[in-house]
Amino acid sequence: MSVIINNNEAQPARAQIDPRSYEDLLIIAATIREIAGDRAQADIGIICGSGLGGLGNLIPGFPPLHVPGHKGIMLFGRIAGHRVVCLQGRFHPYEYNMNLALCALPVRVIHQFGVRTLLVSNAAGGINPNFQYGDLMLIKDHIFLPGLAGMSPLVGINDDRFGARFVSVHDSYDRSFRKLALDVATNQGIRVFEGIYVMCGGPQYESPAEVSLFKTVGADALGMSTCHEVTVARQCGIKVLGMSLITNIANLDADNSVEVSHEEVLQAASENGARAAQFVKGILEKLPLA
Ligand SMILES: O=P(O)(O)O[C@@H]1C[C@H](O)[C@@H](CO)O1
Ligand SMILES: Nc1nc2[nH]cnc2c(=O)[nH]1
Repeated sequence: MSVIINNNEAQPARAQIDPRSYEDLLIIAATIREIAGDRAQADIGIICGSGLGGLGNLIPGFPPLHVPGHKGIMLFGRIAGHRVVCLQGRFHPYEYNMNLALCALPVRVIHQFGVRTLLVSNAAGGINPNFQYGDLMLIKDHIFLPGLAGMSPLVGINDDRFGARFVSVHDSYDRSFRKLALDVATNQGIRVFEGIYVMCGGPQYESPAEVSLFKTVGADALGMSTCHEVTVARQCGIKVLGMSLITNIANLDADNSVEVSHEEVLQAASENGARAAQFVKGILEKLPLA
């Protein structure tokens, strides 16, 4: 039996949560267990990017989602035999005064339920000239701009129960998962690339000069999420597969009038979300059971 926890109905007192407190983490996990009971267990976590909440529809027994960009729901269930928890929506740092520890807290919560593998997705603007609208990019590595600027979720006094003080992120996006995912893409005949994801602070989109800067340093896609979650996942010892859906092509030329909007991003995600979901399903079918 699957279970849904709707954060929009039972609002926790968010302002009172200290995301750096291990005790608060245990309280949050216990609160979810009160609702979900024994079903609050999972080996694999899935974080759905903007408009990609339909990934949660892979869990049998749920009505289909009709609202692209739908946020605030945690689903426990099974996909391809795996025990899965799916977060339909995420906290973006630009919504929470760049409190990255708070925004990454769901990763620590799902780790409490047993998650040791994370599939994280996002909507992103393509920089790589080979990318087309609707392409999927497996994240090979990232440039975590807020983290580099001192806004890492790991900043502050570390409670060792969260993991190491100094975390190595040399292999954040697991190589064997990427290889498996590329094989699935070949079998499904879909366009999937590997590339470098840049997390910007947002919420404004990037100027053409900023896009050019990131292109120069070898970035392939731009977004406003994911890196803080992956950093925390690595601190917990969770293995990660990351993917971006290219929802727009970032503009490099200020004389070229190309406007980006979140509506366009959601539209692109809804047009291409089913393929992304099939891809994720294919990956889960190939991943060995825990
Ligand atoms: O949650 P993701 O990273 O998919 O959301 C992207 C980045 C911004 O929050 C938003 C911009 O349209 O979409
Ligand atoms: N930062 C950023 N985030 C996005 N999310 C979807 N498209 C974009 C984009 O072009 N830039």
